[in-house]
Order: sequence, then C-alpha cells, then structure tokens
Amino acid sequence: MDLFADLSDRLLFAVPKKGRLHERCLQLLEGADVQFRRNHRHDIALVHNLPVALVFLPAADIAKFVGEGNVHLGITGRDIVEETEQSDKVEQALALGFGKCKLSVQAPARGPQAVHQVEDLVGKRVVTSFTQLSSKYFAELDQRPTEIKYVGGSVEAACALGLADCIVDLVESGETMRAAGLHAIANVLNTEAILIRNPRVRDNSVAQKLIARIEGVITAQRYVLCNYNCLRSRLPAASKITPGRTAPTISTLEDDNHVAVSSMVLKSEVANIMDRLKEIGATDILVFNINNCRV
Ligand SMILES: Nc1ncnc2c1ncn2[C@@H]1O[C@H](COP(=O)(O)OP(=O)(O)OP(=O)(O)O)[C@@H](O)[C@H]1O
Ligand SMILES: O=P(O)(O)OC[C@H]1O[C@H](OP(=O)(O)OP(=O)(O)O)[C@H](O)[C@@H]1O
Ligand SMILES: [Mg+2]
Repeated sequence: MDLFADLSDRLLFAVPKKGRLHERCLQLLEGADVQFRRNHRHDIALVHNLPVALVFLPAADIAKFVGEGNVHLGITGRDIVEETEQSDKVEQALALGFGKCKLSVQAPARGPQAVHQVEDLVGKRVVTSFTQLSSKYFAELDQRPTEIKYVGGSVEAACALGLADCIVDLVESGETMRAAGLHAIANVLNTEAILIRNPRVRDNSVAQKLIARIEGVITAQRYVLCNYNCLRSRLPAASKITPGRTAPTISTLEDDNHVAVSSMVLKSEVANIMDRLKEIGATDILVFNINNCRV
C-alpha cells in the first residue's frame, strides 16, 4: 500500500491517540459509522466507507496540525487550542460535552509552603504543561515576572519535589491535587473537548457529513425519548412540561378523551419531568434511549 498516494484524496481527521479523550473519540466514531481498522502501532488508518483517513496524534499537537492545515478536522481540548494559540486559525465545529475540566492554579494547602491567594505567587516559580496560558495569566495579574517552567506530565509532583511554589494544571474531580497536598486558588480556563476544522478545507461536503453525524451522536447521548398518555384537556400543561425540540408529537387514541404524546427531553432532566407529568395525571410514562439522530 502506498500510504501517501492513498491519503491525497482523503479528508484527514486527527483523533487523540491516548489519554482522557481517546476512548470517547472512538465511541463517537463508531456512533458516526466511521469504519476503519487500525494496524498495531500505526498512527494512520484509512476509513473503509468514507474518503477519510484518521490520524492518531497526541491531543496536545492536534490544534496546531489543524490550524496549519496539515489535517482538516480534529478533536482536542479547548485548552490545547488556546495554549497553542490556534483560536484564530481553527473553527470550532462542535462542543462535544466530554473532557470537561478546569485549568487552575494549585498550591500547597498546608505547611510552611502553603499559599492561599494567587497574588502571593507573583514573582514565584510556576511549573506547568501550559506555559503560554500560565504566562498570560500571571502577566495580567502583575508586571513582575513570574518564572514559568515546562514539564510534560505528573505536574502535581513539582511542589513536593521543591521545583515549584505552585502549578497550573487540569483538574476534574480534584482527587489528583488533593492526593498531592495541593488546593485550587484560581481558575485560569474552563475547557471541554471540541471538534475543530481548518476553515480552508477543500472538500467541504465530507467535512459537513462527518460534523453532522457526530452532532447526531452527541445529541442522541444528551436526549431520551419520553412517551406517555394524558387527558386531551391536560395537553396544554403537558406540552409545557415536554415541549420537545420543535413541538411534541401528539397521536390520538381510540378513546377520544386521551392522547399519546412523544417528545425528546434532556436526559439530565428526565426524572424531574416524569414527576411533573405524573402530577398532571399522565399515565404509562415510558422513557427510551436514542441510539442516533439528526436534528
Ligand atoms: N482529568 C481530566 N478530566 C477531563 N478532561 C481532561 C482531564 N485531563 C485532561 N483532559 C482533557 O484531555 C486533553 C488531553 O489530556 P491527556 O492528559 O488526556 O492527554 P495526554 O497527556 O496526551 O495523555 P496521557 O496523560 O495519558 O499521557 C486535555 O488537554 C484536556 O482537554
Ligand atoms: O482532578 P482529577 O480528576 O484527579 O484529574 C486531574 C488529573 O488529570 C490529568 O492527568 P492525567 O490523567 O492526564 O495524567 P498525567 O498527569 O500523567 O498527564 C491532569 O494532568 C491531572 O493530573
Ligand atoms: Mg495527561
């Protein structure tokens, strides 16, 4: 196989090769029926059923590849787009709703090294994988230079090892930082995984198709389908509780006094919605997962 010739007519789509976003990206691709077989240790995989090639890269490099046009579409964290200064060069096609965390300033919580406010860190030593964002953050805080040093991983160890007075790193549950004796003293950025594209992509139709499919998978994960019966006279109240994305679907029943209602509702609100439907006398309330959709 001549891989370079095979790639020339394909849309290149970068996917994190490891780390927190990898598995979720593979699930998205499966949901979008992007079929491929990745050979062991090979970082490029041709898609069988679309003119697309997947390129497996470290999440930290993806924004730059997309921004410079080497690849056309990619999934990475918003933090990476900001850190690599690509926000003017890439378009955000979709926010994906996973990989949510905060980039935050963390310092020792107790002992002689303890720090409780970020102002006390001006002029001190910061260790991070996010040197650009950290430099900007501390420069805005004070004109005095703060020393910013790069490390590629296990950033949380830097204070205990005497390398830093504080770190700037990603925090989700806070477990890693607690275990390292650190606490958050300032938030630099909220981030989540995003689908980005190069605005100069040649074959827009393939990119559009992929974006629409991925949007469908994400929407299907966020919503469920709620079906129930209620008295026709309670329809105005029912429609307020389940307005649907456009409007609820109403079907007539043999019994003229009742209607069947079907409506997409947010998964995160479904328990509350079922309670409210019960209160207005709805019966036979059923909730179904949605496998896939286009909205
Ligand atoms: N704890 C977390 N919770 C949620 N999202 C995270 C978390 N850590 C990182 N991310 C997101 O995932 C992106 C990639 O980070 P991650 O650390 O998973 O990649 P990596 O450094 O390439 O992998 P690894 O750390 O396994 O070597 C980050 O830029 C951020 O957007
Ligand atoms: O708040 P938490 O839920 O504990 O998550 C935060 C941790 O997740 C990331 O680390 P990762 O797992 O990528 O390991 P790494 O430090 O080796 O990159 C990040 O760098 C933190 O260490
Ligand atoms: Mg990591």
